[in-house]
Amino acid sequence: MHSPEVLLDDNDAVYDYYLRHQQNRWKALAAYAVLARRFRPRVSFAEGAKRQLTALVKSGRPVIFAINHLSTSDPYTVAATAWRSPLRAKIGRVRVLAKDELFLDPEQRRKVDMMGGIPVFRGKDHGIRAVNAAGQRMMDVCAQRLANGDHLAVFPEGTCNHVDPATVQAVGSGIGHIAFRAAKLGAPPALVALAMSYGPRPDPAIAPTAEEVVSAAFYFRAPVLELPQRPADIARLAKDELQHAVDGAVAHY
Ligand SMILES: CCCCCCCCCCCCCCCC(=O)OC[C@@H](O)COP(=O)(O)O
Repeated sequence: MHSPEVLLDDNDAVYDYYLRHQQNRWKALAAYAVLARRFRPRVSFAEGAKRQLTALVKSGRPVIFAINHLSTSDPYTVAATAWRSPLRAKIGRVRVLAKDELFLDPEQRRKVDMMGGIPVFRGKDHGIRAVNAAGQRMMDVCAQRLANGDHLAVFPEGTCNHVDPATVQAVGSGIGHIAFRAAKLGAPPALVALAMSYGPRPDPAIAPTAEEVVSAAFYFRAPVLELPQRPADIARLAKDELQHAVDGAVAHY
């Protein structure tokens, strides 16, 4: 299928494409493995979470991962963590929401596509009214992909946290709507919060250095198997779970 340019005005064609896009799984596995060697994250789990996550992945049930966002290095360290976790079995079948700007440069787009990116047109980039229709399609596409058995990783803060790496910032309602819509399609997803810590940094507005990003601490919460009904309640739960995960990552750094 011809891949359309990732432009807001053409978002119908864009989401038709990302409803079905499937990267080469072997290439994805190789890339995640390379990142695991380069970044060597230290991965830990809440009590029982590793066993539960392994069982969840095996069960075939769709999973939404809520991840905190500290820097533009995060996608790489998260991918490295996926390799070093029970998620390895799902590499190539995990979609990741990524801002549309990351798809503009063809070279970068090839990488983001290969890692499983799905574009998001953010209100902060295009204006909140301009992105409404595209946002609806994006959430539908995510729900349908979950219903088809993919997992979905979301940075629900929507932007890098330059305020306080130990405190989760505001979480949008999108994650709740996606879970809600997947449940409507007969595929109620589980939720797993995953958080990173790059250690104490004097100024959170200054991105961590390449060295600081190596051997980050990552922490998995146990899966939440039953989500609330309403999107807003799901989003609130995701924020609370993510804060617990951040606490775990900070404690294990
Ligand atoms: C759980 C397993 C998930 C595997 C993760 C695989 C790696 C993903 C590949 C590429 C996708 C990139 C995602 C970036 C997310 C994103 O787009 O966040 C916005 C910020 O950056 C920048 O925000 P800002 O500072 O506000 O411009």
